[in-house]
Amino acid sequence: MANILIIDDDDLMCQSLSHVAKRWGHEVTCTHTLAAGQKQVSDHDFDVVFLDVRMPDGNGLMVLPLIQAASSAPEIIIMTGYGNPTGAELAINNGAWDYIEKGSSVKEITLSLVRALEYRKQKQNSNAARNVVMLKRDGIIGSSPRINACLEQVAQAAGSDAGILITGETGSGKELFARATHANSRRAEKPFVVVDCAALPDTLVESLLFGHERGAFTGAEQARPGLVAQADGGTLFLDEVGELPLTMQKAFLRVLQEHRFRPVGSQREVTSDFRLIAATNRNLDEMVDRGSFRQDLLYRLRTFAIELPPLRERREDLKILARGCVDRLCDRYSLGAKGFAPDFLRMLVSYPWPGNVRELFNAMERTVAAAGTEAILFPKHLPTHIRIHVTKATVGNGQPHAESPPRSMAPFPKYHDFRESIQVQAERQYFLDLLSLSQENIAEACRISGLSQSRLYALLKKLELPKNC
Ligand SMILES: Nc1ncnc2c1ncn2[C@@H]1O[C@H](COP(=O)(O)OP(=O)(O)OP(=O)(O)O)[C@@H](O)[C@H]1O
Repeated sequence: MANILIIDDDDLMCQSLSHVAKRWGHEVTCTHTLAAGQKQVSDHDFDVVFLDVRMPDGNGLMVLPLIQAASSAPEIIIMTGYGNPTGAELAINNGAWDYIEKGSSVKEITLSLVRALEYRKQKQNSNAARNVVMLKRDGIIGSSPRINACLEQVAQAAGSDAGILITGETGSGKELFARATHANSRRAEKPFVVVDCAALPDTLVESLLFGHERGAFTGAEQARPGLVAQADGGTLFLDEVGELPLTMQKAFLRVLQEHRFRPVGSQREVTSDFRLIAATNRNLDEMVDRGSFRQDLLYRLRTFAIELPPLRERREDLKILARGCVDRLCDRYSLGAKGFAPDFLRMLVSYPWPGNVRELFNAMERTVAAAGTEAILFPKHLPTHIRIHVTKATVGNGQPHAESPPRSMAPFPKYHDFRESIQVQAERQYFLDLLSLSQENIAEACRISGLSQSRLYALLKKLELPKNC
């Protein structure tokens, strides 16, 4: 039995597809908007998704990479009443399993579904597991289902030259995953060139990227190759791609399509055979809606999408990440090995880590320094702001501990319930602090937290915090 999701605003279509799939013994869920479909995919595992193209809240092809990036990485069958060859090509290029028109017979639809499920089974049994095992991890630590799904995507992406867009909050490992993709690709021996789009000075952006001829502008005393040329044969990593100015976005689109460009002040064009990986912590779809990012460029960048989960959504990796970092530091400073007290680990798990792995590593550096030669790490060794944050969250909005029943009288909670309640408390405290720090200015809160506005609103709603609390 497989789990099938149908994303289609046409109720009749949903019913008839459901009927076909249920006859084969599959579980079926239907949603009538792209937003609801995306939510289903992020909350539940699906084997196959039937995706309509023209939906009330947008074009289904735009969310295809996001659905593929879900941890269950479902096979996607595009359904449309308006078949056209370009749409079909785009869908297949983006990894859709099949593209079928709505008028197709039940037999055709069933055949596509059966084949997609057979392919998925084979893939799960062989490739995926083998690829992840064989992958050079290049320093990536973690074995949670979410990280394993991302590693599987790295393994798949490394075998092709398709453009990749890696999204995730600050410090979640976007550059690390980009380097791992390069290291596992046929380009591994060639350069990995990083372009930090947020740090490109407006006046020099073109010459830095495309190079310049001698005398092209004041101060250009020698001809210089740009970063795009330096990436020839290797990988060009566009970090913070959402910061690329609109004029450069247009120029870049052409370079991506043709792999040719003209250095500043030059008469002739130069070619560069690079593979592009881009990363951002911004919501590029929202930027497209606002007109600050080109939709055609986004299509190109997102042939393959990898969405890295924030650390607080994969807390099972915390111990191994902290362990790896502490061992490395003890080794570097010739300190003896250090153990973790149970309270220490509990505190790590209770903190929301808005700066993700980077913040965790910085905190471990300060912790090891504070512990010196002591053999066991206790909460007192952690940075003060982390201890204050967790302690405040644990006592719950300033309520004194005395209100809770004595420990021996309270029923001991199930581990899952305990973990969830601590997580919700910690998250609530994080957002209360965030709103107070940003003086309830949502744009500022988004900037500090690295969250998009829609995600921030969704989280405030989930935690039952008013937007103007
Ligand atoms: N899964 C992981 N295993 C080991 N180290 C990790 C992992 N994820 C992140 N790191 C480490 O955390 C730090 C930040 O990672 P990285 O620079 O890749 O994040 P980023 O998402 O690109 O951040 P930013 O958006 O701020 O540029 C680095 O030191 C990196 O090595």
